[in-house]
Amino acid sequence: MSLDSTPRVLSIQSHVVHGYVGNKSAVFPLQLLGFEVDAINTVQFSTHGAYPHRHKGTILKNEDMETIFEGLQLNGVDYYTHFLTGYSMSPDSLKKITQLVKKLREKNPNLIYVCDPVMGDNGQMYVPEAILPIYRDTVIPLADIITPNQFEAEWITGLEMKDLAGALKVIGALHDKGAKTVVLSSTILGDEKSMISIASNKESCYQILIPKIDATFIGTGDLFASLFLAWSHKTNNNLKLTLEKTIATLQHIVRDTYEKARAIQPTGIMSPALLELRLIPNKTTIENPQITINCSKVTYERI
Ligand SMILES: Nc1ncnc2c1ncn2[C@@H]1O[C@H](COP(=O)(O)OP(=O)(O)O)[C@@H](O)[C@H]1O
Ligand SMILES: Cc1ncc(COP(=O)(O)O)c(CN)c1O
Repeated sequence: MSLDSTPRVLSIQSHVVHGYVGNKSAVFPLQLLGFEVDAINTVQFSTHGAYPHRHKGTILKNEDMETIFEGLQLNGVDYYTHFLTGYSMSPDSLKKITQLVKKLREKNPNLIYVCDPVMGDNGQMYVPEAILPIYRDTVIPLADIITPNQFEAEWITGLEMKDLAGALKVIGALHDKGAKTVVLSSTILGDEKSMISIASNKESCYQILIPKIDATFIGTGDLFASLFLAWSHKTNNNLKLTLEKTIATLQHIVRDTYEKARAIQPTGIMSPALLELRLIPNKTTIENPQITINCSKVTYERI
């Protein structure tokens, strides 16, 4: 049983010493929004993988993940309202996560499992390919909410999306695999200048159009998943408001990050270090995002 009504998240993601991806991107916003967060780090790397000297550091062994969880169980602090998973490096660690979902649900049958199937972006995998079938066949069927980007959603379903109708087919296929709420964190459907984020559950489906900034941000997917989790809870599962608040926060942060980086480097491609998400200076936006773009309802038939 929970001691009080405070939402409690177990977040299993990457940790970077410098910068903001994985737990570094997710924990601070969740805490600001009133969540108790227990974090297990799947890796401890110096930086995220887009730096020139990528992925220097250590990977958590499966037996160590097991020992850490056992410690939580033995001490009776393994009650969570939410489970959030992201960057995982091996099929075995994903299998461990599957077991954890089941254990956490034994403790709290109402647990909400939010799975960000972090695999890659822009046509590039950044975890081993053997992870794909485990997400597809084992993990996603257990999830309440999934937040793949376009590339990940296409990989999981084996379907390409070129337009909204294609995206809706992919969403339908992901629902069919068992995911109750499917959110495409970003898609590019024809128009290279805008991104579309789409959220769908049993009752409704919404899309939101985002002006694309000409830069590559890392950690935005992890931030997206944590905000979507938080606002789902805080709005009592109001899908439209959750997507609007999530995008409002992200847009403010990516724009501010871009503008501050451009002030330092006025032209040319900016380095990953310059484009680290400015989470801390945007604390008040995370706490109270001002909605500037509204969602529109999408009607489609689930076959
Ligand atoms: N270049 C960009 N311009 C504007 N917004 C962006 C950009 N990159 C990311 N975002 C914001 O971050 C959110 C998540 O980004 P996404 O690219 O899907 O994450 P990832 O690929 O890291 O999983 C998008 O919905 C959007 O709001
Ligand atoms: C260590 C690590 N964790 C997480 C991510 C995921 O980042 P994003 O939110 O942009 O998908 C990356 C991206 N390569 C990474 O290198």
